[in-house]
Amino acid sequence: MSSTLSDAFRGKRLNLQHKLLDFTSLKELPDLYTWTEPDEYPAGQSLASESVPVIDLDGPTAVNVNLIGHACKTWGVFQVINHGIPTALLHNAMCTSRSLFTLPNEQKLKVARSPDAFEGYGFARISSFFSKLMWYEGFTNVGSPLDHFCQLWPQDYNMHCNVVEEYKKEMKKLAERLMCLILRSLGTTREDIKWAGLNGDFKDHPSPLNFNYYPACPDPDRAMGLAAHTDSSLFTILCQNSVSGLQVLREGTGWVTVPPVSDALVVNVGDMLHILSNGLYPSVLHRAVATRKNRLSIAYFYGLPSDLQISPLENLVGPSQPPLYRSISWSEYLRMKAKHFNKALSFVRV
Ligand SMILES: O=C(O)CCC(=O)C(=O)O
Ligand SMILES: [Fe+2]
Repeated sequence: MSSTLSDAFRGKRLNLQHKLLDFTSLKELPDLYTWTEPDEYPAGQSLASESVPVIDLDGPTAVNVNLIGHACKTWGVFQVINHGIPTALLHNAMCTSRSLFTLPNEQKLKVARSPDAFEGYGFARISSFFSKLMWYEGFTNVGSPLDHFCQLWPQDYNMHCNVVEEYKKEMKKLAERLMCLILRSLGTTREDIKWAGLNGDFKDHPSPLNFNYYPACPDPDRAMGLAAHTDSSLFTILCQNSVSGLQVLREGTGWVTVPPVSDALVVNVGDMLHILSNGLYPSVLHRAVATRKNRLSIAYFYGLPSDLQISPLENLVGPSQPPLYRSISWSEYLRMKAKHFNKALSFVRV
């Protein structure tokens, strides 16, 4: 599958030299990292009553179906607590991530993402759409991390592989549980969408993992961690450390911070759920601002079997509500995203 994802991104070359900054030695921002354009959207004054919903997955299912449906419709993002993923595993995954990004540059560059590849270490994958660079380092994994990890940690690769494999296994279980709740909130049953592979019958159900690192920045107001984008997944499950930086765009308010909540995971709606829900659950524009402290996050993109055609759910369309999006496979959509970035959804609109 990683080759299919790479194929989807082929042609969108990062037209940049692969010259990574040693962020730790910098006292001020180099010009290439200075974002001076005024932001298109205001910074929102987030009122207490206006904060991103936190949903307790131990709560009654019927209540959670409503809460999740409402959060997807109105926010495009929510946080979950009591999600069943052991705290120790979240901690270990963060330790692996920290260990990766604090390796010497020459070590990390052994697994540098080549210009047209999907996996590996380097700039933000969305960098090619911007003239400035982000205060960011990332590592993307699809499939087994073994090859890359052997190069990164010739001695300790086994331990880190086990952590990442276990993390992906647990994330998949949580994603399937959330998917069932989301589908119920849309009035659809598991039976209606056998294709979703919720019973594990699809082997090709790729869900890439992004390790994100935002090094402490000397001038965060003029830098950008990760520029505004929507995710191409059905939804994304994000684990963030205790440093705040993630913001979502809320209509009528502006950028609202998604504060780190101890042991909580952030879930945000991606473009494929947007299509599946016929626009009822819009994919949310989000970004990560730069900060004075080191910030880490791990994003699990819950994907779809790459060649499976999906279209708005049958129960959501009818004579009074025609389908707003044509049928499309994830791999085709990823190719469109690689070309049109945040405008890709408008090219799928009928
Ligand atoms: O680091 C974050 O908070 C956001 C990361 C993100 O949006 C992504 O990996 O797609
Ligand atoms: Fe994202």
